[in-house]
Amino acid sequence: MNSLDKEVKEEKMENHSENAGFLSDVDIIDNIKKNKIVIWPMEEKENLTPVGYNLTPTEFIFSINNRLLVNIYNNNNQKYCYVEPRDTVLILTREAVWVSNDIAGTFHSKVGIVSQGFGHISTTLDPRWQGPLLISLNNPTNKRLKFLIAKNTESNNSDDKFTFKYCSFVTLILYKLVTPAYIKHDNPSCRFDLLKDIVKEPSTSLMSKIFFGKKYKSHYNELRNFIGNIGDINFIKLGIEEENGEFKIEEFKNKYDKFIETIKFYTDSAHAANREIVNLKNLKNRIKKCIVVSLSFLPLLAYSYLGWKFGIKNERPSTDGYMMLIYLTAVAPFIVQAFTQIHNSISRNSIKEKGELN
Ligand SMILES: Nc1ccn([C@H]2C[C@H](O)[C@@H](COP(=O)(O)OP(=O)(O)OP(=O)(O)O)O2)c(=O)n1
Repeated sequence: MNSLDKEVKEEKMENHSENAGFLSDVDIIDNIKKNKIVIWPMEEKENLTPVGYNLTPTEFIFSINNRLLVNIYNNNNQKYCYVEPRDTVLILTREAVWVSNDIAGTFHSKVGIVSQGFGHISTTLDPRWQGPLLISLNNPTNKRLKFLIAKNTESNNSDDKFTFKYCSFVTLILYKLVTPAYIKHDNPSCRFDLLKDIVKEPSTSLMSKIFFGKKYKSHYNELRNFIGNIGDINFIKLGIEEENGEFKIEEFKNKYDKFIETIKFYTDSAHAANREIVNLKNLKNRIKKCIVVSLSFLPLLAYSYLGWKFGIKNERPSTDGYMMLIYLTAVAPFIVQAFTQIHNSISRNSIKEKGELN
């Protein structure tokens, strides 16, 4: 008999089959009252749905392709960012969630998000999970997509003309299990275990190493440290222990009350390190562009020189010289096309990186 069978037999675990299944809004509230679920902060009116709870983003939005936090824009009463074509971003949620060992969940896309072109979300929430979530969202299209973080809405309250509302982007569906789970998950809150590995310095070209090697490295280290620091904060790293089978809900809420403030503090610093990296990348692209433009003048100079040497300069131009010019004229479109390709690819990179900065 394995340990799972033994435990189930020994403890004669209560069978929940009658109540097992999808939790409706009513069931979620009921389970919150019974101390089986905590969603914190909870905005019942805005985010509780008939079959789940909508989660909202923090400004900690990390691009996998660039290995940088994405730039956050704040105008027209909106706070938003862009997800570049074929990039995936990891978004930390504002809400911290705790569920007991007989509740599990799944994360699903919102139609409003996927119909803009974003890819589907489909991951799981283990029983006994505690903490915010790190949701990945990808852009499989070939155009950059706007991701709305929050917006100002007109308030009914006359003292406060506008209220700031976070825009939800993923739905958490909760389920009551037939039998409480036995196996304990081993994942730390916020999944900083995964993030630390992702924020590695990307491989750089020889030119970058020569011109920017140290600076580039130090900014990436700075960014990695910020992310490491958030993950190392004890209050995030250490979960709240149960006492006599009871989860300390007030302690959990107090802990995560401070969480958004802490994230904001570190995220602002990380954004500053981020901007330094993007500035360096843009400078690198400008240098590359200058080199390509200078190089593209070389064939033109060679062509003019040959024309002058074998043609204009001679009273009796040589047939070889003419042949060479005809040959060069024939291959010229291919040379132009090759340079245009290189030029376009560099321009594309710099436009993309400019986008992160503006
Ligand atoms: N988008 C998601 C989905 C889940 N989780 C949290 C809640 C889950 O309980 C926990 C584990 O999720 P996984 O499915 O990734 O767990 P595994 O242990 O199977 O995989 P791994 O640890 O290798 O990632 O991570 C999260 O932060 N963000």
